[in-house]
Amino acid sequence: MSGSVLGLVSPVHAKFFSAPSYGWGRRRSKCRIYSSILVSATLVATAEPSTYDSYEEMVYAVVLKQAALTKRERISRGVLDESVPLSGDLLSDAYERCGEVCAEYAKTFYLGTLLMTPERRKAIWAIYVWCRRTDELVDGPNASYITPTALDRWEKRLDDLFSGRPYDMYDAALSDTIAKYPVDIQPFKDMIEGMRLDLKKSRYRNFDELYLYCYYVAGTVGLMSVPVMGIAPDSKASIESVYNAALALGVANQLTNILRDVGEDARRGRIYLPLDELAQAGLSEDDIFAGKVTDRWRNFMKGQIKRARVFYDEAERGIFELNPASRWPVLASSLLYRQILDAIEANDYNNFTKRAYVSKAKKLLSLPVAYAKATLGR
Ligand SMILES: CC(C)=CCC/C(C)=C/CC/C(C)=C/CC/C(C)=C/[C@@H]1[C@@H](COP(=O)(O)OP(=O)(O)O)[C@]1(C)CC/C=C(\C)CC/C=C(\C)CCC=C(C)C
Ligand SMILES: [Mn+2]
Repeated sequence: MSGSVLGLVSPVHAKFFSAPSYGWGRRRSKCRIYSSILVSATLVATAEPSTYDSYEEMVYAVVLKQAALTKRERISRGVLDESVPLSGDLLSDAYERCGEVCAEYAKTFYLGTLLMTPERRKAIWAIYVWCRRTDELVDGPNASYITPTALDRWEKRLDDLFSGRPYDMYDAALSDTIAKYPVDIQPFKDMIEGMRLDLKKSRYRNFDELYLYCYYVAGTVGLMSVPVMGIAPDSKASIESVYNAALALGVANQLTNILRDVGEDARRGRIYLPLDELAQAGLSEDDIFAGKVTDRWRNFMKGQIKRARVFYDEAERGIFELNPASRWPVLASSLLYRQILDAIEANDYNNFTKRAYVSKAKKLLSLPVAYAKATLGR
């Protein structure tokens, strides 16, 4: 099975690229040779796309690299050349502030983190804040002033915090986290690359291009989180497959986010949908800007929602390979976020003018459901 949780080096998301109605079929014949290039896998941010048949293959090379790092427990994040300057109460305050930011900006994720062990929760908060600040550079109030040079400066700051030279208290919390957990710098760099892409690109010709974007801005979060969540010591799954599941959860979340925000993005002149699939469904860019819910649109949306659910299913299999203490929170946040897809259906696919919304009651109900699923197994 492609992307099997127990698989060794298997093609990753083949099935996500294949859905009969839109001709998403793809072959990733090169995936098998990746085992031999584990150590020298090119980084996505600097990869030469022509080396690969698709962006999906390129992303998979990063998954393999991250997995190999975990396996060898030697993390290529640079040597800490100074100790993290904050300690004791100041460090506790820094983490607490990170928690407050997470609670303010992302109630769903915050809820998930409350189910984690205190140490892991703090680390995830620090990662969350860095991701949120990175996203705010291109999505926040000052977005129109952000240039590639500003992103270069943000990346330099990232290098510094990974070397134990944080600029502020949020960075200091992350410096502490990366000193405690084997978190690699590459997914962080790739997220910045995603922001660079967002500055210059507002159309995606096919799903492969969209997949790369989803990896950059959300799949990376999965790769950053696994070292903190931890893999169950008795897991029989390959490390690659667990990272692959984490990547799938990020991609699933981002696809959901995109499907929820079609109207909002169109009003900013952006279309995060595969243009070739739109055309095959008989839809044009103008149809997106017109924002009319037609049968063509409903059919197109059904295919997109189906694909997002396949990514969630793939992710959920990997959740059972995480440390038992991490399963419930991750499963809870997965169940919570995937309900946005149900809400889009309940809105009769009107994601142009109606925001898909999950009620508080439904969100709360997901917690015991996730708990039961996490403790009883699949
Ligand atoms: C418990 C848990 C899920 C922890 C992860 C928390 C974390 C570090 C989140 C960071 C999210 C973030 C700020 C990313 C920056 C880019 C971005 C905004 C991406 C979108 C998130 C949704 O946020 P929102 O709805 O607020 O978006 P708007 O900008 O407002 O439109 C994303 C859709 C990405 C979210 C991706 C994840 C949370 C990845 C989850 C994967 C794991 C935790 C790995 C789990 C492990 C296995 C094996 C499955
Ligand atoms: Mn955003």
